[in-house]
Amino acid sequence: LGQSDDPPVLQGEKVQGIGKDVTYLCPYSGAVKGTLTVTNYKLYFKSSERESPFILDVPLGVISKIEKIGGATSRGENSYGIDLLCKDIRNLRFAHRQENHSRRQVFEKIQQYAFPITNKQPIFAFDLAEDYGEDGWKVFDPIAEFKRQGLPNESWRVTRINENYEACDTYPSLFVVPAATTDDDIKAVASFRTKGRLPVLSWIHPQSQATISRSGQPLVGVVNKRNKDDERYIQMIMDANAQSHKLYIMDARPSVNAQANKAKGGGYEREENYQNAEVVFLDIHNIHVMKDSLRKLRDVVFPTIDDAHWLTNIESTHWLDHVKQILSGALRIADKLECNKTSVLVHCSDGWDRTAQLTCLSMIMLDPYYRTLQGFEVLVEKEWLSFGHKFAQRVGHGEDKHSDADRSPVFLQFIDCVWQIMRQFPNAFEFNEHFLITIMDHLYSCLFGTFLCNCEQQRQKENLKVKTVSLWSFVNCQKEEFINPLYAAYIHQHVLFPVASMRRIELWTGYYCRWNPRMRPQEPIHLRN
Ligand SMILES: CCCC(=O)OC[C@@H](COP(=O)(O)O[C@@H]1[C@H](O)[C@H](OP(=O)(O)O)[C@@H](O)[C@H](O)[C@H]1O)OC(=O)CCC
Repeated sequence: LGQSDDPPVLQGEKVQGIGKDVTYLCPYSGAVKGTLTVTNYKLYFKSSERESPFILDVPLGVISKIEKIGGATSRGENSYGIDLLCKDIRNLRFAHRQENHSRRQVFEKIQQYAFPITNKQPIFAFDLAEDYGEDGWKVFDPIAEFKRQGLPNESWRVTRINENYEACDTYPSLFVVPAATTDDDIKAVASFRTKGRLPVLSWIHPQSQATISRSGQPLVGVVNKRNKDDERYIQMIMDANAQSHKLYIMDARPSVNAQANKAKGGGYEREENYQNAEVVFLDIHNIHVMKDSLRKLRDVVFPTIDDAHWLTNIESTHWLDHVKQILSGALRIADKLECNKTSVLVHCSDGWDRTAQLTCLSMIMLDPYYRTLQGFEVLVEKEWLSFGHKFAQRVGHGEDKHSDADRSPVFLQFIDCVWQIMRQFPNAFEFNEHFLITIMDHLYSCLFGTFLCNCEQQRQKENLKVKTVSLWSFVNCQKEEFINPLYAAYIHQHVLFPVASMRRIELWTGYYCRWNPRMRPQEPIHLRN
């Protein structure tokens, strides 16, 4: 009695095509014969010959590129099939027997449902009809989060100027500005910042009232334009923190890039125009450098690992250098607030990639709330989603545009940095590594609405809170899966200062090498269940 090869399906998921007698070419355990089923959400392969079934269960959203292997002329065994390049650091290769033309049918179904946007169809998140008994869309309420931070107060106010996204269409509808500002000030300052992304508050220190603000670059340009409103506004941010008379402007970029951006109308604050402000460059490279670095890392870790050259190969990708650079930038920000009680403005070029990495990591170091499961969900919703990190563009949801230059693993890099801090403080976080990996899997899966679109305004237009399920519904209905058993809240209500030096930065093999069975410490044979 053959067990049914049908995959388990979710509400709203339907089988679209089945390829019998398909061979999965596993790089580790060799060729596996079985059945390949494609639904409108995933591909599901189940071996047919092994006593313990070998199963692959892959959301189609993770596929970045589909390549055909071999053609009518290829004769070799398993030389005719498809190769799936995935966003989660693996390739999946299937072979078909030429004679039964199931390749076309299966191939076309994978093509159709892996790239719904290209095929002018809805992303699966809009068809998912599962009810997890929790509403993850309720986790983040900006007013509640401001209130938790003690805002508004006499120095900071919540402005509604952006209620219809008129002041800045990639910002949230509500944000916090110095109480002394008028709405006209806000409009004037927005006009001097890239894409209207004026400096607004991310976090305020509960004791010192020192703050972290974030923005896009000033539109200085090659003629070194200045803007009195912007200069006064920065002064108001500084004055809002009564006890210090200095503001650090943390420009995430290498100074050469900040300089180069002047050629496109951007640039950075000239200190002679911003009294008491000091500009610091944090030397974090741009999205193109990071994309390249991860591609090199992937070639080193998948499918096989060259043990003899492991450390050299890892070093040559520079991935860990970038992780270190980001962590040390966040550390400098946390240090200014905690040790110098001084306010900081963080920006980069656009203020939605490196800036989000830096504000989040420094807030995780400074505020234990963001180290709780719910606090981390709020942090991602606020600093990444509501402030317009372009998830759809950086990930490329549902689009067959593998080599799009705007795709870049910026959010993965942030999650990697969180993992680095967790490694150094194993009982300071309420959540575990599985939570981080689950977030990454559903960044790509397109099962939930959480990471769709590029900014809050688009998400409102798409009515995601009504039409899709939030990832946090799925997480919060089974919290125990994501809780860190070593969490000791009581002893970690203070600031964390991780060591951001190369000797403490490690490759997150639990994520990058998770497909390679040889990277898993194996139970001795007799203990294996
Ligand atoms: C000669 C014309 C000058 C020119 O093209 O400026 C363009 C810059 C691109 O600016 P960069 O900062 O190098 O790169 C930008 C940042 O990565 C930004 O992210 P973030 O939010 O983290 O800022 C992305 O949103 C932009 O898409 C990307 O272009 O390119 C450089 O500065 C490269 C110089 C080595």
